[in-house]
Amino acid sequence: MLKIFKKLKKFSVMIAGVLIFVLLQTLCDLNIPSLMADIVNNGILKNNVPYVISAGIKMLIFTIGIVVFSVLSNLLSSVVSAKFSEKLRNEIFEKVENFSLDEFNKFGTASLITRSTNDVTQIQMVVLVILRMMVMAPIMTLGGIFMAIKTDAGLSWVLMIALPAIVVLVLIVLKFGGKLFASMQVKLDKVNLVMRENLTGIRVIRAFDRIDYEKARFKTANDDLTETAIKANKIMAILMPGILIILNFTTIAIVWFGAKRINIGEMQIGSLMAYIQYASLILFSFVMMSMLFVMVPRAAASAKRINEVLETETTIKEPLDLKYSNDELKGEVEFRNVSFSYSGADEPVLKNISFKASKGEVTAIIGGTGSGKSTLINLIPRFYNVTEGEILVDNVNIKDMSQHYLRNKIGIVPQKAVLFSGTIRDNIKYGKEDATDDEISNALDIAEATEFVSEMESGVDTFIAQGGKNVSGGQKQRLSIARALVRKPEIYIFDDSFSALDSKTDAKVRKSLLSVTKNSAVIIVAQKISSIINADRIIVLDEGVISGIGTHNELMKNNDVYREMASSQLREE
Ligand SMILES: Nc1ncnc2c1ncn2[C@@H]1O[C@H](COP(=O)(O)OP(=O)(O)OP(=O)(O)O)[C@@H](O)[C@H]1O
Repeated sequence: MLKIFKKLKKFSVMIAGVLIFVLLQTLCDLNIPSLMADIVNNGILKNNVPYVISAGIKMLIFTIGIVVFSVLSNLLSSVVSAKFSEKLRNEIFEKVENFSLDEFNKFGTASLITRSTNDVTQIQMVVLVILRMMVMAPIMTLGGIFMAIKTDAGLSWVLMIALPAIVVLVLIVLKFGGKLFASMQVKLDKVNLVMRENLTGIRVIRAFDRIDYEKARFKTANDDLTETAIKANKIMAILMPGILIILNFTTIAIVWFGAKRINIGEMQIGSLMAYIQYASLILFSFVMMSMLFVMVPRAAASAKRINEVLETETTIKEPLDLKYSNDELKGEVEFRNVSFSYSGADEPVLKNISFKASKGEVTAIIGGTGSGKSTLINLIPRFYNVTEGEILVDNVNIKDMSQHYLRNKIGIVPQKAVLFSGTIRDNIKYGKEDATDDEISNALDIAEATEFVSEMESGVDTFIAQGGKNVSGGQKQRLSIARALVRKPEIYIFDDSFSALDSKTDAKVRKSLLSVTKNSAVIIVAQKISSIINADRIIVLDEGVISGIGTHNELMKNNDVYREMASSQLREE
């Protein structure tokens, strides 16, 4: 948690302001009981009205001080804690943006969301409480003890019994409650995970009539969190009544023994009243501290989880010595003896892959499911680092290029079309921020999307719902093709991107694509041989190994895997 708190340095001026205001408020607080004792002892008991009025005015000034300083300290501490949590959220977001897919897989989406929301809130709350209590509680305790002894040293033994009793109570609560509060964060992660899966998979859940099963799964996770929260709060529930009992017994003892001292003339009535107030101040500052002790373990767990994200070294690093490609060579991808394993996996998914995809050529990658096609093309934009070998784009190793420079060269159409909430225009502009209307309509034309877009209510300004829910699968795919086209990249990557199109549209899109991709390298992942039959080069992947490279005719002659695929697919068709 200290590591996280170091980030508070930026707010040191405001923090100093909070501490000063809290200090002033506490000093005002500590003066009220002695002023009251003074009014009773020297004003009321002696029938001295002018004294009551002058001491009363002093008391009023201190009270106004309490109000003003507490408003200022609360305001400033709220600003500091809110700004601090904003800073943390920003840092997490920036870090996560730079994560490679490996790091995403390591944390999981649900956990990353909990970490950047709820965990940050825990830290925000603890910072707020610490800022207010850090100065107030110790000064109130020490100042209270000092003033109480000053008021009447003879009753100090009552406090000497009450204080250790409170400390023991707080320690017991901490011992049993601390761990429970910390474990609540992990359980909250689980609830978020189930909730997220349910929200994204709601159609499948309904189609397979798994609502009851999912309800039970959510109930288990939710009950687990609730039970822990109840257990933790049950323990917390002992704290308040426990402290009140100790406080009440302390008051009884002060009144009982104080009365005796008043009887023998060793104490005055006003002092007894002040003593009771000081005892309350001291005990309540202990309550404040104990609240803090309960919050700290949970916040410490959150801080650890946030630090895990912030301290994760991303495996995709920017090179120190950036290299750029030669202008004449734009549009070439070369794999040299590339092997790749997912982190934690025993077996490599790709083994010793070598091929070249050149400008103006279509390179198709074909193979059975799970043969490593998507993995292979995910390596080109450097979503993952290769385990062995190297990938060259325009004759430069992609590890030596900046990610921005590399990815600007690539227009990728993923297997699962992803659209963002916003208009169709916004979504196409994702490919090129400053795309003109002409460029957008041209891209839509080539992707065979113009017709359905113009039939929509507001054309290119039609709003796409979150996740592209208000367009069909084929429409989504065409929009995501248009988004890649508008970039006019050097390298096009189509990962099974025509699967949701009917064969007529598929053929039309492919034909129009030829006109715009002639100065680029085109890499197409496909399942169907019929769709890549005319490719300049077909790479046959078989369990992560290249089993053959050639044109359709060449492979039909000399590659068994390809021939087998072709004969079964073409027979079916
Ligand atoms: N993130 C991941 N972590 C670990 N293993 C993975 C991951 N993604 C894919 N794999 C494994 O890598 C292998 C190749 O997967 P890949 O998605 O590249 O195949 P594919 O040929 O594109 O399949 P499909 O045609 O079904 O999309 C599979 O065995 C898969 O289980």
